[in-house]
Amino acid sequence: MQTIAVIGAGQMGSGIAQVAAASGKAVLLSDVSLALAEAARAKIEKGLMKLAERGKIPAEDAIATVSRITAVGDYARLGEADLVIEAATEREDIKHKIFEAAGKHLSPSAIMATNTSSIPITRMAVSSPDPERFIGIHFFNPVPLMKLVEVIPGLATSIGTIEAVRGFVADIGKEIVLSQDEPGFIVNRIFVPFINEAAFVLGSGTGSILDIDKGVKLGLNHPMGPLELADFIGLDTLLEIMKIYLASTGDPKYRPAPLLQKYVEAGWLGRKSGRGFYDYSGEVPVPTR
Ligand SMILES: NC(=O)c1ccc[n+]([C@@H]2O[C@H](COP(=O)([O-])OP(=O)(O)OC[C@H]3O[C@@H](n4cnc5c(N)ncnc54)[C@H](O)[C@@H]3O)[C@@H](O)[C@H]2O)c1
Repeated sequence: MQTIAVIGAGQMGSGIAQVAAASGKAVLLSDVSLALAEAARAKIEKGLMKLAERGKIPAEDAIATVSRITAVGDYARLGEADLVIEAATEREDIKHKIFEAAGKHLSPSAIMATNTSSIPITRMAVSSPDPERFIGIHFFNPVPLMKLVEVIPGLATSIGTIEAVRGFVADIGKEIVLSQDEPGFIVNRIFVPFINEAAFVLGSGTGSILDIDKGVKLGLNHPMGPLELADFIGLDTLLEIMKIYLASTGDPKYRPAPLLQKYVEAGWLGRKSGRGFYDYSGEVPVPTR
């Protein structure tokens, strides 16, 4: 695969574009407008030049990487791509429209992929021109630093598509895990209920916020505690994900922790709102319980 198109140039799409270009792929980067795609390309360039200034990467590599990224304003050149990765806003209606519009330009041998975190791959494949050539490629944030990519075939995805995507992931220096098309795939399915359980442990008074985070960091060798991590992700996002698991499986083990619900009802959403399990208004985060 030599040419990759990335649709949606936010934090994930920009990261995917950067990593693909750094590995020598030509990248077509698009968003809702050419201006947004160009702004994303400029941001990637700024980030890479900063890394070069700090001596983390050679300046010529930074320049070469950026030169391989082309911002585009529509899907006219999409036929050049061997792989199209959709990384637009996590809304199913937006994604279906993208697959329908971009699908009209897809080359007959190209693969169409989505970076969705939570929408079933099989359900989105029906809007693509060929569900056999449709697949989930789930990157982790921040894309340039995180080694893992989850690959999720839908019901109709062909073996050839899976193998081609394996080749692409190896080319860009990432590691694969293969997941079936089930809610949360592998990593978030384990990780989000883990954080939810930490909120249950807090709600039952078993331990304080500081002791829960310290316990997991030192007892399980995690770099961050579950409650500080929850504040990074956003408590509203975590609550929504738990609700999706509960609704799609019907299994009560996925019920959201009452304390997580209460924090969200209070508008205490984590770092983005200034307060979650910790209060971020001072110099150092202070536990709220
Ligand atoms: N943030 C994460 O940690 C993470 C991790 C893995 C996967 N994802 C998934 O990646 C996708 C993107 O997430 P993000 O965090 O980069 O979001 P983001 O908000 O940073 O970026 C989304 C981008 O999509 C663009 N967009 C919206 N509608 C569009 C359209 N019709 N056509 C083209 N572009 C459009 C927006 O303008 C924006 O630039 C989502 O599906 C998300 O679930 C996110």
